Amino acid sequence: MLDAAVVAIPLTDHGSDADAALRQSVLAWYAGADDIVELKPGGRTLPELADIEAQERPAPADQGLVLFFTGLSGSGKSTLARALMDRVLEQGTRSITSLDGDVVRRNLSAGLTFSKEDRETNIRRIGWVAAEIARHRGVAICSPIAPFDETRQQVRAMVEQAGGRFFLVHVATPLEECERRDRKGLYAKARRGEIPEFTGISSPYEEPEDADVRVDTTGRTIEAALDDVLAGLAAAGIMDLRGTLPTPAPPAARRTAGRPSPRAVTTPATAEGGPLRVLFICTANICRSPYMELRARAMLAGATDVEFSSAGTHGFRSHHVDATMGVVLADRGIDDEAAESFASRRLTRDMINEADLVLTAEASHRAFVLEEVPGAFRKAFTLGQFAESIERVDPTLVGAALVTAAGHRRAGAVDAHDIRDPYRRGRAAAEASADQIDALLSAVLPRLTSQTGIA
Ligand SMILES: Nc1ncnc2c1ncn2[C@@H]1O[C@H](COP(=O)(O)OS(=O)(=O)O)[C@@H](OP(=O)(O)O)[C@H]1O
Ligand SMILES: Nc1ncnc2c1ncn2[C@@H]1O[C@H](COP(=O)(O)OP(=O)(O)O)[C@@H](O)[C@H]1O
Repeated sequence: MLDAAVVAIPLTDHGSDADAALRQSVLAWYAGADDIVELKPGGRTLPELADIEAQERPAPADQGLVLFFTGLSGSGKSTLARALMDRVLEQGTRSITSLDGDVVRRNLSAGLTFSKEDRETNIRRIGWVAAEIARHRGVAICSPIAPFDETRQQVRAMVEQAGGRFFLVHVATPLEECERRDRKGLYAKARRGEIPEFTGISSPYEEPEDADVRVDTTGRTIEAALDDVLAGLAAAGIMDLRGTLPTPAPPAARRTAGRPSPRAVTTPATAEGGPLRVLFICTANICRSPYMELRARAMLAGATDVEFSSAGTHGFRSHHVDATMGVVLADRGIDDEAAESFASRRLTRDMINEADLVLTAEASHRAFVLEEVPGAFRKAFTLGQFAESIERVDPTLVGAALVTAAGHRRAGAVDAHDIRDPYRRGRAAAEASADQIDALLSAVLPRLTSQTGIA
């Protein structure tokens, strides 16, 4: 038991140099000639202190939170983080920011290498931003490899010092499985010695011993793996997101006027709100998405309640359809005039906001869309994901009501659904992508229009 007339409890540090100086002068004033005994954070056991501290600590629903996924490349960090982000958005009470490894490397950490030193800098930057988000009681979701225990501990300390809760998920998919997936072909290159210091091959990964959840995604669906994370979050008393997704909602209300904020949930129009606006997305808007747009328009020729457009996440303005894809389109009955009048566009936030349904070629395009407009998560699908999701809902639903229902019963956006990019891979690759798109459009388009006898 402490023998003290005054007990000073350190409250949340607000990151200002003035905090420390103020703390010292207040302590010195109260303590006078008495000794000052420092109680380590988390080490307080006195019930009297626990009560006082509990009053100061925000409730879990208000406390800043950093959800940190660590694991090898290809282990499933981004996929699980994205799925969890969808759930948090679905719940609708917290603002959430994604700090994905790849995205951070393209922006905040552009120019850094994969040396130990640069990786540490990268992770500390992520930690600093995440801690700032937590300080303001937001939720940050991070998914870098973060291979070093010491750096992860530093991030934990930064977050806790900012008054936030740090929740560590170890995506413990073994190297053999990550290497088998090798989606980006990086492991093969690393094995050939073309990429130096590759995590798991020629650079270490230190397994965390302090993970709140450990999940191996081998042979499991994304939903099953996500369930482990949700159970961990609930068990830790942080948030209970189990069961937030499969709750079919009634068809959406009319579109509200004005431009929605990026965080608002953007819902599709009702049938009475004009034609359903479908936006197809790929990378450059010259191969897959123009094919989708032009084919869909032709397949639903005569339907007045659906309209189609397309754009590219990294598209240039006003390019023609790729020549090889143009030939495939012509072979499949799209007249030259339609293909020639096509002009590529770069995706904008406004395009996403204005669409009632966003259908992407790949899961990575969907992730890009949601980075731009997080609230679009219920109306943005990969084409394959949408085809699977509509199988889960009432078969009599069409148009906007179908989109709304599918948005509440989304299948996972797995890469297995992706339509591979045929650009510069020759005629056979273009035909293969076109076949895949045609099959999916045939399943999806008849459900988008309420006008019978069209598709
Ligand atoms: N040498 C080397 N080692 C590991 N990974 C490499 C390397 N070079 C490039 N990449 C790609 O970069 C992504 C990992 O970046 P991170 O910022 O998450 O790495 S780290 O936390 O700084 O270690 C990682 O992406 P993910 O697959 O999403 O994890 C790789 O695609
Ligand atoms: N249960 C699962 N959870 C997450 N990803 C899975 C699962 N099963 C298969 N995958 C696949 O594993 C790959 C993981 O890629 P990604 O999420 O980008 O990993 P990371 O971000 O760790 O590099 C994707 O192709 C994904 O579809």
